[in-house]
Amino acid sequence: MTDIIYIQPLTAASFAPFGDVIEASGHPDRMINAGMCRRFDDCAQLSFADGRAGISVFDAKVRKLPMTLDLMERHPDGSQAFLPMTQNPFLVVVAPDEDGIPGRPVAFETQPGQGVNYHRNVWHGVLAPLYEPGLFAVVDRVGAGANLEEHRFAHDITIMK
Ligand SMILES: NC(=O)N[C@@H](O)C(=O)O
Ligand code: NI
Repeated sequence: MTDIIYIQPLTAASFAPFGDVIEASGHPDRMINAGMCRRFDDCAQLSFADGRAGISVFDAKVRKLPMTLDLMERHPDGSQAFLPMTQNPFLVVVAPDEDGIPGRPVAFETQPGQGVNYHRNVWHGVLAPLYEPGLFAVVDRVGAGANLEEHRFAHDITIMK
């Protein structure tokens, strides 16, 4: 039996239980640079245990839809933010924790320019670009230890539009 998860548009409200949507939307907090720049302050709750924040660049292969979700992961010691370096939408899959394993996943497609920050220890699918190039700046924990917990599903889960 295949479990089907339908993709929904990403909104800050729908994603709030899992993390933050990072985007330039609504009223900026400040105009800076002599009025030449809208600044949107402090868009995400970063959290790192026994380590520090690092910025990495991910060049990820595109995923085709429908996509089989067989693995979810979480990072007990840190949040993880994905900031696209393009205007391409990407797939975001998260799930509530249910006694130490993921509950029913929720799938979103970002709007162009949106990034996400997974809060610490939130179950998520690994990075899944939908269009080339899959280039992202990633802000996550640099420190000792694996900071990784994985869960492989015993049944088929299909993510589709
Ligand atoms: N492994 C790694 O750095 N990336 C994953 O955590 C991911 O969420 O894509
Ligand atoms: Ni991750």
